[in-house]
Amino acid sequence: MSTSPPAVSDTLSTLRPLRRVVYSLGGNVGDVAETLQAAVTLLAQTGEFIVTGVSAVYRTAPWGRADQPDFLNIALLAESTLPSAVLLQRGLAIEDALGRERTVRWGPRTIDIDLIRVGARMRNDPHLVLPHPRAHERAFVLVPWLDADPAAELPGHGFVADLVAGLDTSGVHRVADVRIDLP
Ligand SMILES: Nc1ncnc2c1ncn2[C@@H]1O[C@H](COP(=O)(O)OP(=O)(O)OP(=O)(O)O)[C@@H](O)[C@H]1O
Ligand SMILES: Nc1nc2c(c(=O)[nH]1)N=C(CO)CN2
Repeated sequence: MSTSPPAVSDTLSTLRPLRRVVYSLGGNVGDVAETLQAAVTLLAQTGEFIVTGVSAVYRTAPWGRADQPDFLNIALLAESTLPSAVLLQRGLAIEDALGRERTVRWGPRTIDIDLIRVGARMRNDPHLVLPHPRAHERAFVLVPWLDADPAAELPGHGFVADLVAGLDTSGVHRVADVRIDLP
């Protein structure tokens, strides 16, 4: 009779699933294309984090507070084993490194890095809500994401293509002459 080897529980317990991660990045102060490129480069230097795609750059009308310049927005796709809290912290740290000031809610900013989804993770903590609670109503998030992944799904809300079809996308325009490169 053969016996199977005992489970190596101390090894298995450290295994974490590889999950699909989506960030939305945007800004409307300073040289935004340069700042977006720097943010993508820094995100791509994160350990246990593999960037799998980046969208085209979109010029987008300001959402939530109209009296400010247009934004540039992109979506970044990755696969990662990192916990969602670490992924949030990484985005916040990169915002700080790139000179983000936290003053007016939905106001002008050099860079904003929102964590949109981490696999199918649902989370509702004071400092982290997943999926991002306003992503489903933001064309400036969904249109770039759809560009990078035509089959994208927002957990709890369905296909991004269907969400985009129900939104006003008239303020969202692809920028032909600006591109963000993956390092
Ligand atoms: N999914 C998430 N992605 C990013 N930040 C989040 C998320 N869920 C909760 N937060 C919290 O929101 C806080 C404020 O974020 P931020 O200043 O970027 O808000 P905002 O960009 O002005 O507004 P919005 O959250 O509507 O995009 C962060 O410090 C973070 O703790
Ligand atoms: N078009 C656009 N509007 C915004 C954006 C953004 O990135 N793009 N970010 C905001 C802060 O959450 C508020 N409004």
